[in-house]
Amino acid sequence: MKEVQVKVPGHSYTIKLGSGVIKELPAELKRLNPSSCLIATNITVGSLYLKKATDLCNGMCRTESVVLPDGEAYKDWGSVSAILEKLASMGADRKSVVIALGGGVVGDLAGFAAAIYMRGIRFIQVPTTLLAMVDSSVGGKTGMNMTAGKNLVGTFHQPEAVIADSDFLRTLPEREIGAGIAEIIKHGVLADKTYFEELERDMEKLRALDPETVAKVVGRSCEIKAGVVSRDEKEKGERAKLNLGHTFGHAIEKLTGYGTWLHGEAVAVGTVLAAVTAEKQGKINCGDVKRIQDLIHRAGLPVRIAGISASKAIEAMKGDKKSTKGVPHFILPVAIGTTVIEEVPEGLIKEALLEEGYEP
Ligand SMILES: NC(=O)c1ccc[n+]([C@@H]2O[C@H](COP(=O)([O-])OP(=O)(O)OC[C@H]3O[C@@H](n4cnc5c(N)ncnc54)[C@H](O)[C@@H]3O)[C@@H](O)[C@H]2O)c1
Ligand SMILES: O=C(O)C(=O)C[C@@H](O)[C@H](O)[C@H](O)COP(=O)(O)O
Ligand SMILES: [Zn+2]
Repeated sequence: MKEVQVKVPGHSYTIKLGSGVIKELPAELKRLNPSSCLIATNITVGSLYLKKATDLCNGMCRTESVVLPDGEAYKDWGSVSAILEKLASMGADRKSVVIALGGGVVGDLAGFAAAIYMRGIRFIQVPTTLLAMVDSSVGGKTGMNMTAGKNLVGTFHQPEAVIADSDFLRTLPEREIGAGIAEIIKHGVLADKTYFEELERDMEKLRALDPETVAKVVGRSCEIKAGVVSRDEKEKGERAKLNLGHTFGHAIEKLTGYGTWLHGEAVAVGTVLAAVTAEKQGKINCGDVKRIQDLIHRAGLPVRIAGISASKAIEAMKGDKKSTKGVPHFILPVAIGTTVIEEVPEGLIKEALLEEGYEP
């Protein structure tokens, strides 16, 4: 088992990673000594792993569950409300603990419900997708989508622990593995050239979920994310770099209907657009842009998608949380391993989109 520490002001927690680490759940509950716990999951993950998780928790405290519908389209108020109603009806109190058992959607929803129930109760992240293990379970961003945009409502609410058992990945569909790899490539591009080179070397092994490669990659991505979050929990500066690829990515998710393109796929396409935009500004050389595109392609991810209009995408990007007075901010790679956060004029974004083959 590997452990990575996340330290934010007034709170510190451990990410436990590796094969079989789900058996750590009772120990974490013993430490937290909850009055009761609620496992929030979805129908897909619940049918695979809810019994196992419930058995592990039941020995420690009264355990109930809430099973949500599956999909990005359900990352909405209806699901948050279902978790809150369940907490209230089971008599959960301020000493109760919510356990998020699932991918990023369940993690964001359960974390958000925990953040607002009785003005905040504790929660544990038990990520079951690659994306959730390397990214969404770490750092305390919780929330839900609105019709107006992705994650427009939410809180920063850090978990008490993250238990990332790689054995869950055995049942994960191939497309979802790719989605997780998109955020992993993002970590290499934004923070660590050597890591990016390792991904270039090991991409096929990662896609095949070679255990040693998975352990190394999940560990390194968690270290990178934990480092950024520990230095800038509330996204006052550096943390925005974790949004590489998301300005356009979130616009794609909104415009195509939540769930049509997976979050990671949209981020992959957004990362390519960010690199191309940086190239147009003379900030990055074309060789590095090609390496980013090639690695994304080798991960089985899209580098651009059809049916997106540049003007609609720009409108959507103006509503991004990083925009000020309607001017989108982009995370631009300036070399592999280094990024800057900048306002990008509308005209330049449009040019980059048109050059990439998007409709006007
Ligand atoms: N909070 C953050 O910091 C953060 C970071 C990145 C992404 N996100 C959010 O995370 C979400 C994407 O998360 P995701 O990619 O995990 O998607 P997801 O939660 O929708 O899970 C993907 C699919 O895999 C299924 N699944 C999950 N675990 C499984 C398993 N072990 N075996 C078989 N099927 C399994 C799910 O039911 C779902 O159908 C987006 O909403 C995104 O905005 C949040
Ligand atoms: O943790 C962060 O910070 C991130 O930006 C990680 C992203 O991968 C993630 O998709 C996050 O939910 C995006 O946050 P948002 O604030 O842009 O909605
Ligand atoms: Zn993301």
